[in-house]
Amino acid sequence: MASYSVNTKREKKVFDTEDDVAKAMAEYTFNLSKKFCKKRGYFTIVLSGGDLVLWLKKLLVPEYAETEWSKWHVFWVDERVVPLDDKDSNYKQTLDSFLSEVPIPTSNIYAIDQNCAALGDAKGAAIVYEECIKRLVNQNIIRTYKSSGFPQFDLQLLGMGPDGHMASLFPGHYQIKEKASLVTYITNSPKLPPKRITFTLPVINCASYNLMAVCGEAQADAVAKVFKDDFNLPSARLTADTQAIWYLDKTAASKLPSECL
Ligand SMILES: O=C1O[C@H](COP(=O)(O)O)[C@@H](O)[C@H](O)[C@H]1O
Repeated sequence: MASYSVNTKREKKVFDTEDDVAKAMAEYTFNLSKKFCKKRGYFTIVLSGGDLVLWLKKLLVPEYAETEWSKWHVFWVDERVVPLDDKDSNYKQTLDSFLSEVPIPTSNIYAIDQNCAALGDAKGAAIVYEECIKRLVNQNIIRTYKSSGFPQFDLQLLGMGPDGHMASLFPGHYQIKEKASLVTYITNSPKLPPKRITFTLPVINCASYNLMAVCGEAQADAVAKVFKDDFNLPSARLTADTQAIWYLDKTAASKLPSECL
């Protein structure tokens, strides 16, 4: 696979409340779904776990009734290697709160391999997920970024932990440096559960649109470090092909240096 290079400027919008962030994220998603469904007949969207799972519910309002759910293809930027019915599964949490409410064909929802998940086989799960992505690239459901061969998703919705991790790329762990694979794994994640699979940084940064949504005081220090370009934090490395935008609530933005406001 060839190397990739994307260097979009980091943008941000600050909202009063978490509810405002969630609503704005839904609007952003709806507009991009409309754009890509019209342009290519598919919308490839990558989800995260964490707080974001509940915010997706804002897409379930009458305003967005025209969403072409049948054209959605849903992926996860990271997943915990636990059985698919475990409360820690990003898939299960998203299914319970959002996916079960919308008519996306089951075959368009790409969960972690259930056998590997049940066995706790993180390496196997990463290999199978990577094969799945490559198959969908061959079927032209996922585009590729220019001539690099890296998959290019239409939109990724991301979150950041208080330590600055995004997906399951944690500060000080070698996975952030992985450049050859599309999907890698970790077995000693500082945030539990310890076994996870995750897209690698090149895949994350090749997406057309990356929306990072962060709310709450616990993340305020990390947000300030990101906007001071502290690249020890994996989230500071987030770019995109077209737009990398941060949606913050006031508390998450409260420690931003004045030059960033
Ligand atoms: O463990 C995870 O954490 C991050 C951040 O979650 P948040 O609750 O702090 O927003 C999440 O993006 C990732 O998908 C998840 O596996």
